[in-house]
Amino acid sequence: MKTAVIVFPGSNCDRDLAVAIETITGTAPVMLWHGETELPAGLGLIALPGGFSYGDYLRSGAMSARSSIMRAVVDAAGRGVPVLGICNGFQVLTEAGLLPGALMRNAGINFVCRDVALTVDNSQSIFTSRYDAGEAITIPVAHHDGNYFADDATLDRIEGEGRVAFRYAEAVNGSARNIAGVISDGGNVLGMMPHPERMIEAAHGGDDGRRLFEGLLEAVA
Ligand SMILES: NC(=O)CC[C@H](N)C(=O)O
Repeated sequence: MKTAVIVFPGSNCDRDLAVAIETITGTAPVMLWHGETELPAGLGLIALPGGFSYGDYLRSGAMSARSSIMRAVVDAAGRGVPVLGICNGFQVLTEAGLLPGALMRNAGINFVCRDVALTVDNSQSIFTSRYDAGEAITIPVAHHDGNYFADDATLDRIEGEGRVAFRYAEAVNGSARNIAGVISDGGNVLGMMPHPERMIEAAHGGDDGRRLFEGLLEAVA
């Protein structure tokens, strides 16, 4: 599968994500700087990594969402190309309007960096087909702006449409309805605060993140 990882100034999970993608898909992703204007043809995945792009100035992800490569990402997403945003990548996707809602400062103000228990809400998506609905998994988080917010009508709609991919099984950051990951209305864009690329092999303490990439590989093939 041909993949691309977008690198913004201040991304710091881009290499981890590239290693996870290469380990699982067998092919190294193309690393694309944010100032590029075009994506390679035939991508099976565009991945937006975690980090502190533009130092989280203004709002986390807000400045990256306006970078030139994001115009191409929004266009590709509209054509159905799978897009995965992890942590700061999720923040960029909400700021770019590809996903509903916003990521606010954690309710407890603190930066939270630890493994968290999640439940898989929807196992029907291209990202979650290798999990069982309701399955309990563990994936780490590391953020200060992970407090997912959307108005009640939006929350009701995304829940009703099966667009909540993952929920925190415990209170982590104050997120509305404990939402940890959201899928777009087209089904091809996923944003999530937990880091699946940090949980793909025993040395990470578990491999619950691995099936996300495996499921996607299968779906795209
Ligand atoms: N690991 C990350 O991507 C951090 C995301 C973000 N900048 C925050 O702390 O909220």
